Amino acid sequence: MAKDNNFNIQTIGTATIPSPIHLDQMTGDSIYKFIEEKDRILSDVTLQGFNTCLQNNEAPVCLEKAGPRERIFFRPENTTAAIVTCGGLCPGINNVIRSLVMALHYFYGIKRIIGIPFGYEGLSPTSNHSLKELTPDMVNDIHEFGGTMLGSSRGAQPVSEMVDMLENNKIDLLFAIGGDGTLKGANAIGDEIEKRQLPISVIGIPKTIDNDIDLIDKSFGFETAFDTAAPIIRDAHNEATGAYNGVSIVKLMGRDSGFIAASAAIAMPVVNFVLVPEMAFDLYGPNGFFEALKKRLELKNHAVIVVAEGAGQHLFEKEKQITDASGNVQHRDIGLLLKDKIKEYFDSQSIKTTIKYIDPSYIIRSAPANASDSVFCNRLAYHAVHGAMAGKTKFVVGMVNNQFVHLPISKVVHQRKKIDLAGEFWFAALQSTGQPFSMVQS
Ligand SMILES: Nc1ncnc2c1ncn2[C@@H]1O[C@H](COP(=O)(O)OP(=O)(O)O)[C@@H](O)[C@H]1O
Ligand SMILES: O=P(O)(O)OC[C@H]1O[C@](O)(COP(=O)(O)O)[C@@H](O)[C@@H]1O
Ligand SMILES: [Mg+2]
Repeated sequence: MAKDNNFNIQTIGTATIPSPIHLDQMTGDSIYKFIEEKDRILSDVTLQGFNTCLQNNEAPVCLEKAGPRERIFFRPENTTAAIVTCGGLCPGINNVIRSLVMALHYFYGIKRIIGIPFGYEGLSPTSNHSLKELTPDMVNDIHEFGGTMLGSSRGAQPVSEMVDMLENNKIDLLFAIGGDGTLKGANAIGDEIEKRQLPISVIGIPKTIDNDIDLIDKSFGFETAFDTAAPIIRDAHNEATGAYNGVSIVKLMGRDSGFIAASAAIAMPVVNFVLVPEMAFDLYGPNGFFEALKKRLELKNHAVIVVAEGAGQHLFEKEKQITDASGNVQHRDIGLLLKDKIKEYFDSQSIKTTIKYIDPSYIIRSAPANASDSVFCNRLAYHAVHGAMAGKTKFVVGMVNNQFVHLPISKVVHQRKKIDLAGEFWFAALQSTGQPFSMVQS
């Protein structure tokens, strides 16, 4: 099948209204310029990628640059915006809500901003949640706190009912802050809006500590997640060194992608093993994990293991899969399994060990955003507002090659982003931990 290289963003209509933001197109006046439709970012910045395009006589994939447009589609005085936050918590959600409200209110003069309570559930006419009118005063301090001031939820709602709700409440812009599930939901809402030919824009802001949204450099909250994990790993190392053959196991979130675990391991080089969902490994045998752990204990008498929640699921007896309300697989506790099996293995060889199992998962997820993520969240929110006001729809704002761009939602939900075991990032994790390259399943 031919590769779909069309990354153009859909619009609700032609943008004809002059932007209320005072920028210009004059060169040399040291003032930021409006973004024009011809401003594009290359998706693949490698020379090889460029040469392949030349050889195949194809245009390289170019992404629309995010930022304020000179002409906008929505007339601010008649526009209502709504914000919804769905899925698992993630550091920085409140920063995004705050900056959306501030940008809508102060940059564009939008006075009616509605907070949808408890995720897509709040868009269901059968829920008892009431919509919240958001003002700058209400959101002024929320960036200080983790979680989401609007509440979140998992679980499906009928798309047509959600669009009825948007229509009935005269909502023109819907900002959906969430992960792959939320973005799929936003796209479905966008499709229904299109079917009804309504002038409503749907904008996604990718949120997930798992960093599993495809094509973008990173999702917000992910950096804070491994930043918060770092001191916990430091303490786990103290526990490990505090006993002869001390073994500390730290389990971090990461349902299908091990980015948090691997990043935390590289950030804290005291980690000796990092186990991620992308890597199936054996426990026993010459290339198995236990042989490598035994060598490590013989050498240093302590070890720190960081394991992602989705790692090693093949080690459990096959059972019926349990899913959450959104259909996400709920994994079995790999940390507990490792703790039990490590003890059993070393006991059987009369080798004394002291094993500590630490699971800080929810603490990491509900922390407030660190400074780096706060910067990122605010910039994402500003760009989301600019793109929305220009009448663009069914797009996400994200960073690609260190530049803020618009991407069609359909492109980023196509598949989940995973660690490339042959890539430099994973190689860095192997170099940092010193674990054998050959620990993959035989
Ligand atoms: N394919 C889909 N179509 C429509 N809505 C979806 C889809 N997948 C998930 N959702 C909805 O998106 C919301 C959040 O999804 P979930 O997977 O729980 O979190 P996240 O967005 O963080 O991945 C839920 O209300 C869920 O029902
Ligand atoms: O206990 P919960 O709320 O269902 O969440 C657990 C899951 O949520 C996450 O923290 C984030 O997942 P989403 O981004 O899909 O919301 C996963 O790492 C974890 O598997
Ligand atoms: Mg998800």
